Amino acid sequence: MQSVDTVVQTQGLTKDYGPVLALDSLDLGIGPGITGLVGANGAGKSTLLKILLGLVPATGGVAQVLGHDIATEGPAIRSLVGYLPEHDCLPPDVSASDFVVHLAMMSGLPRVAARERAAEVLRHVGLAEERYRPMGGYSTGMKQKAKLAQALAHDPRLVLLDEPTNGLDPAAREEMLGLVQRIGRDFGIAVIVTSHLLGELERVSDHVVVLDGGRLLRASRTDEFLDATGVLLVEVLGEDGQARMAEALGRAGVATTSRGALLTVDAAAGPAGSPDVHDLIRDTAGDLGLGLVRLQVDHRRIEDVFADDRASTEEVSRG
Ligand SMILES: Nc1ncnc2c1ncn2[C@@H]1O[C@H](COP(=O)(O)OP(=O)(O)OP(=O)(O)O)[C@@H](O)[C@H]1O
Repeated sequence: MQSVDTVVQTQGLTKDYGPVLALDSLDLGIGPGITGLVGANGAGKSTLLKILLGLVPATGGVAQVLGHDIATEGPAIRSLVGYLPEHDCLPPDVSASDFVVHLAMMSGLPRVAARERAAEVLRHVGLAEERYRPMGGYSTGMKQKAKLAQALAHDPRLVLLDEPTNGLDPAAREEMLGLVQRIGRDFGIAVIVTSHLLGELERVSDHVVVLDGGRLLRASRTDEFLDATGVLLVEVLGEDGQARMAEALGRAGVATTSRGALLTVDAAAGPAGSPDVHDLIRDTAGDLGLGLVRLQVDHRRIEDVFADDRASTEEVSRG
């Protein structure tokens, strides 16, 4: 029995396109909030979203979206879910306003309500000024915003955003990530957002799901992902500070490595019975007369976790 808080649940979900196994027996549970679905190109992200929407049939396994079965309740799912497809799909001669009004009406809103709703969502995404211009003349950033607006037109409970930052310059990328954050945090809509840039979503997502070759590599809260390092970063000020600190810690049985201006220390380091490594670092800096300007937990990036998990999976499959 799935919890009422479960937005997406899959069991053994499998998809092959002939010889290509795009999803390989995926067991996944996604809850409310913003979930980043990350993985390299070809990992199976778009395929998963399309299967959840009922646009592509699975070849094995089962899945539910907001409690509805993907195999038999596609229309109910699509009435509750908004979708931003990855590729360019906007009619060039149509304005964003007409496009979003049309889709809102197709979702069942009467014309007047559809117009109001379109104006509202286009304002939310920052397309108020340009909404009467044909979309063929839009920049990539504006097109992505128009795609986002149509995904929100029917007031969905869940939106699936497939690579919304693809092709955007850094400023437009930041703006889009800000919009994703607002949809999830301010409007309370569950969001599943994909990216092939592994680190891109760590700032805006509450949870991260990593796919690799159609398999689930890892799923966890973003902070657990990033706090898993067990490494402390130490920075000291003073003449030869880094070298003297490394030497003194070494004498106390704590190995360090140098990373630019920083020393990294294993948080669990030190001989048995020695004081807490935090205290040891603080006291050592004090004894040496060095200013301790940084003593903090190193936050790994999703890329690093991905590389580690991938290596251990390969090890298991080799072994
Ligand atoms: N219609 C299709 N026919 C055949 N193979 C396909 C089809 N769609 C996807 N694939 C293959 O399935 C695998 C997963 O593709 P998918 O597009 O789901 O990955 P992705 O993680 O979304 O990657 P990308 O970011 O490049 O879109 C890839 O090997 C891809 O080539």
